[in-house]
Amino acid sequence: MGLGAFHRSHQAWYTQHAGDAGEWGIAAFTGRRPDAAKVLAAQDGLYTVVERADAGDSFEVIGSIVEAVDGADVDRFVQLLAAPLTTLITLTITEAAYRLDVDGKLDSRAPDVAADLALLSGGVGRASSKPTTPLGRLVLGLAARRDSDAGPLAVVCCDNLSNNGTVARSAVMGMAKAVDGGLAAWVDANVSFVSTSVDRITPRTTDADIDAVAAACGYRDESPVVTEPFHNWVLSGDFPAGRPRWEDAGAVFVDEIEPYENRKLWLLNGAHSLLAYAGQLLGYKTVAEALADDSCRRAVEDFWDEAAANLDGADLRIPEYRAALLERFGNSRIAHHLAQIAMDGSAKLRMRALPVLRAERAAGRSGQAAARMIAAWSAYTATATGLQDPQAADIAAANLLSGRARLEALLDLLDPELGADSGIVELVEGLSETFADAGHLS
Ligand SMILES: NC(=O)c1ccc[n+]([C@@H]2O[C@H](COP(=O)([O-])OP(=O)(O)OC[C@H]3O[C@@H](n4cnc5c(N)ncnc54)[C@H](O)[C@@H]3O)[C@@H](O)[C@H]2O)c1
Ligand SMILES: O=P(O)(O)OC[C@@H](O)[C@@H](O)[C@H](O)[C@H](O)CO
Repeated sequence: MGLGAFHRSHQAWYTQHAGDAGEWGIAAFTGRRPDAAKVLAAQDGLYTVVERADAGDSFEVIGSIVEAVDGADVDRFVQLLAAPLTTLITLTITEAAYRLDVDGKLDSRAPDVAADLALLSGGVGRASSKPTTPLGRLVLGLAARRDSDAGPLAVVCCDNLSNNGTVARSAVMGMAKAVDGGLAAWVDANVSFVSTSVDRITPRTTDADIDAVAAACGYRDESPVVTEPFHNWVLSGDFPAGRPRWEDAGAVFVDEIEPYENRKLWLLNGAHSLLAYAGQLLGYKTVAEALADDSCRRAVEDFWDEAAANLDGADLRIPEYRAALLERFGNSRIAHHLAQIAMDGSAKLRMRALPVLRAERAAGRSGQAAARMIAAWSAYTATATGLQDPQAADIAAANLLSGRARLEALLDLLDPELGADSGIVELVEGLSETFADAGHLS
């Protein structure tokens, strides 16, 4: 679920490179619009992965997607989930699509979740309309799998969420319980929720990328995907119905995933969010441009120092990881647009800034570098037009206030405990004023 750029540069790429690739095929469903499925289906699911290194591009046609389907075709999705040959389902549906509340639980008041809950609790499969949320569709599919006795399977969350397998499990169980207790018990006994740390910087494809593939390869691919050479996949959990041999392509299977997840979410994604807000306030458009600015680079390094002080539990090789990130971010041939990274900031900051801020303050330190990320976000929300965020309406309402009240309201949206902590509000306020006054980071 979530036939976007990342699924194609990562899980589909790993599947193509598995030693037993010939035994596997992916049916990939879009989330909200049919476009990506239509374009890919018209070229038999084939597309080009462009690996863009400093030294140049390399091109590879990927054939692991055998069916590209509009996510609104819920009947086909349910039919495939009920088939014993279906063994696992990956999720790349964005952080916001999980519809989590500030406590990380399924937000049953979100209008689309509430509508799906009402629909599904009326009797799974009986309603004429279909669920619209990915979780609603997944629950409908799992009910069909139970009814057809097709056996257990794995749900493999590949979104940038902390404890992503646990989060996916809790959201699916939250919906399944509301539908019927028997289904929740079946999911509990038969569905394995695998946690992952996923990494491969993959910006949105542009028209220029399509032209570049045509020029270099001599064919017109309407749906190539451009990505960096680096790729990483760490997984933890069971695959009761089997899986491709992804380890042949470098995937790593571990018992304890949290240290790897936190390293990636805090160091890579945290720095990305910091650059997205601070960089745009300073007029930059891409990650590489923002990182070349001394003040942004310093803010990133400061944040990394704070994050690193709270990372342990495995051989994480933080200095090497940081050095590699500087090189990856500095790859100016990958135009990774800050505006894309900035989207859905309220959901992302909860995983990228807040854990570091909380850990630093619990250790008796200020958490200034993490607070600077929040200050940059807060300043950005006041300047951005057409902000895309699951809490966009509440953010707009907060921005109608001024001074301390405005900041408290914004912090409240990230976590009510932040808004109520005068020490944190003051810290963030001081940093926000610096951006506003000088248009520059302190
Ligand atoms: N792009 C990357 O570099 C990268 C790297 C690591 C992890 N990821 C993870 O993968 C996710 C997707 O990234 P992408 O680059 O493929 O994005 P994308 O926009 O290309 O694709 C996102 C997919 O999710 C669907 N979707 C989006 N919002 C949805 C919603 N509210 N409900 C249902 N479906 C929805 C879209 O329709 C699309 O199919 C990211 O949000 C992140 O969690 C991305
Ligand atoms: O994809 P998102 O929207 O979760 O976050 C934006 C970037 O931080 C992210 O895509 C990274 O490039 C990626 O996580 C690298 O593996």
